[in-house]
Amino acid sequence: MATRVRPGSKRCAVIGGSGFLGRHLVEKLQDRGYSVSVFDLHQSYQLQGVTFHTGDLCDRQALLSALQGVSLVFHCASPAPASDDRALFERVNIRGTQTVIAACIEAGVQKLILTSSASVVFEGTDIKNGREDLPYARKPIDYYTATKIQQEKLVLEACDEQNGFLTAAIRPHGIFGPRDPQLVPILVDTARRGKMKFIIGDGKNLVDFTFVENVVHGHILAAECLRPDSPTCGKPYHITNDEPVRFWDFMSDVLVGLGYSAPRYHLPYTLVYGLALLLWLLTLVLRPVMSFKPTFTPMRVALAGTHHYYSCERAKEDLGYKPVVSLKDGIQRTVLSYPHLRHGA
Ligand SMILES: NC(=O)C1=CN([C@@H]2O[C@H](COP(=O)(O)OP(=O)(O)OC[C@H]3O[C@@H](n4cnc5c(N)ncnc54)[C@H](O)[C@@H]3O)[C@@H](O)[C@H]2O)C=CC1
Ligand SMILES: CC(C)=CCC[C@@H](C)[C@H]1CC[C@H]2C3=C(CC[C@]12C)[C@@]1(C)CCC(=O)C[C@@H]1CC3
Repeated sequence: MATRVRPGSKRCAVIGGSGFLGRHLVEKLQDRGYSVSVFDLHQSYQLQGVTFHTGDLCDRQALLSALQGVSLVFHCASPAPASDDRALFERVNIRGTQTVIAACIEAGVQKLILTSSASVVFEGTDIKNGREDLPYARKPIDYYTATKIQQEKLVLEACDEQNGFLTAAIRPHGIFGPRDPQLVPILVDTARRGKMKFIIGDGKNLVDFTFVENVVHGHILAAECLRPDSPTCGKPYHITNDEPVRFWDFMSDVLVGLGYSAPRYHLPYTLVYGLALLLWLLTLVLRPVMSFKPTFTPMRVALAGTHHYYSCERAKEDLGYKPVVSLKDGIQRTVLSYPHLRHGA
């Protein structure tokens, strides 16, 4: 049954708050005077004043008890894209998000902010300065992205100003920063195995990489601007560093910062994409007898060899968004935060 939550209450919950983005969000919310609860499959750290609830977001009862008295919910939980598990993506990102919405309404939550992804409009071909009115990808690059599309639609369609349940979605792209378990560790692992020597394509493709604190800033602005009759209701927002960079320059800056060599030799995009596709098909065929995870999946090759950068104009206009950390400073802070990943460490 809906408990009436005091309007203006600063009690919020972060679903997925033990993860990379979630933890940065929890820390910033606490700095800004929010009282924060985390709901996640596991507790990965301790922070004074933060309450942890462990559970699966597909479990409505577990969610309900974590959401009592909460007025604002951030939903940034998802299985990792690399898990490549279609049934899991569908269970958590689609059916689990339906459960999150139902539990929020039942618990009297007033605002729900979803962490979506800019990739919901990406089909593996160039996007230059893409705005939010681009159509959802008809052929998403993988199952993860297909379920992020469904998830975003569910959350935005649930926005109900008349009944006081407001929603919005943040679409970040290429999040990086201290404690990121994905981008920098995968890059370093690839370099350590001697596979980061090649540039896919001509190396001139521009991409957005977004420092995690800017993504957090976008989420908090969206939550604070989301009010009845505000333009934010039921809308998605691209949040990036607003500094598109050559994909391979960004990779090189991180690698060189950590003491590895930058990739130098060019390979044609179509050749690498074709090989990655063949390898992926082979993993599908061989799955019943053996399992291996190729480094260069078709999805990663598409992300590495095409332009895909997005306009933040809508976020600037509606939310007053402006990145708080530049790309240069973000890379420097990230590199310094990984002493154990340095060459020779
Ligand atoms: N990392 C990136 O570059 C990008 C990430 N995103 C989105 O940002 C969000 C956060 O991503 P990251 O922090 O990078 O991932 P992460 O893997 O570090 O964090 C995800 C968290 O969700 C939790 N979780 C997963 N399934 C759950 C379940 N069934 N019930 C409860 N908790 C569950 C995990 O335990 C984990 O703590 C995700 O929604 C992701 O799709 C969007 C664009 C880019
Ligand atoms: C070619 C190679 C081995 C590059 C290493 C870096 C990649 C692991 C990252 C480069 C772009 C990243 C990215 C994501 C994951 C990590 C990369 C592929 C996402 C797929 C994460 C989830 C999303 O919602 C979209 C991201 C786009 C960029």
